[in-house]
Amino acid sequence: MPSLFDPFALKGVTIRNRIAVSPMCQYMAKDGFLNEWHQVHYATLARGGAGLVVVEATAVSPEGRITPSDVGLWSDAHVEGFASVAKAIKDAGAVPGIQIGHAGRKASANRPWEGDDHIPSDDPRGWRTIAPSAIPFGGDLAKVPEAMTQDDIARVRDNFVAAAERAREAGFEWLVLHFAHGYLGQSFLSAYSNQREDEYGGSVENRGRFLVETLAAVRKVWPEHLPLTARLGVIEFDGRDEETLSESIELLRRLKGEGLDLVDVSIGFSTPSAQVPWGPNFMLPVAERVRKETGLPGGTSWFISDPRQADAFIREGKLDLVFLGRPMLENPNWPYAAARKLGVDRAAWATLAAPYAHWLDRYRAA
Ligand SMILES: CC(=O)[C@H]1CCCN(Cc2ccccc2)C1
Repeated sequence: MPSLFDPFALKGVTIRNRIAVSPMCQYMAKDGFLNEWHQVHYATLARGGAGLVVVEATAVSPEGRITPSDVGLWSDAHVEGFASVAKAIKDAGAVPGIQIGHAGRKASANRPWEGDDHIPSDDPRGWRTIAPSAIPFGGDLAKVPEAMTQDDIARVRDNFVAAAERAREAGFEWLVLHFAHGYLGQSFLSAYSNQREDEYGGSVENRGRFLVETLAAVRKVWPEHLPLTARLGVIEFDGRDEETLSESIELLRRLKGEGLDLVDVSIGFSTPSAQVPWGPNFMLPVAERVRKETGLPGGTSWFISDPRQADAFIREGKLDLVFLGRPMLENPNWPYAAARKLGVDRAAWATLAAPYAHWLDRYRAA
């Protein structure tokens, strides 16, 4: 059996294979509520044979949304829609995961296909943004955020805790704290965005404090037997990668001590001047080093699309999970196609439900 199709057990959860669907914002919600779009989208992704399906970045408060169209779990009324999606994922044989986050200084923006820029301050669709310091990201996201008070920091940490409790109530079994991509968690860690002079700024320990405190607080309410994970930007591709990587590894060791079960290794996107070396599997060396130096189970994503390469990353012990984004949008049955390409016996039955598997695994030319 190819390693890509080995089950993966983490805490009390077993995933049927090493294929995870990355959280991908759909920007199709109103007031944070899920609808038919999300129901069909997530059921389709899970029915294609993936082992873990992570629901998109879910805002822990209204001002934590990236755009007005983000989904959210800031109220109990949101739970019902998420419960329906979690059930659809589980009924399809995949583990239901969810990412919760706060967009920080990147919040109050238009959808990517509608400008991907900050909503003008005089536009009633937008809102005031908050961040560790009053430093704008820049480029099309030039709105200056308000520096968070320590009360703001405590409130947002509590929002993460409440959203995690609602995610559990909705039936999710895998939680991802969004600590990447220049959003609030990442922006505390990065000196590009965090110039605070209190205990949340300065040293890497101080810049990591919000992330450590938030993880520790969520760990108290998230069941011990369910994986509590994070997506963390460990590199910025800004010419200071060695420094950023070593700080990130130091932080991950601290997060591991507070109960982090796995890290999805990603990019910081903290500065518009980053030179990201987009290309096939470009994050693998970074993820492999993080996994080795932290001892945390790990995954990564970005431009991974070939089944043989993905299988090798698992077999060679570079990753525990492969996170796929756009390849799954292109073909939600990517896991089935991968099983066939890797010669998995009865590939359709290994990845798809009976109404499809029966016919796909029969009447095949030799
Ligand atoms: C919420 C989140 O992490 C997403 C939002 C949309 C852009 N994503 C980041 C991204 C950057 C460049 C190319 C593709 C994707 C991050």
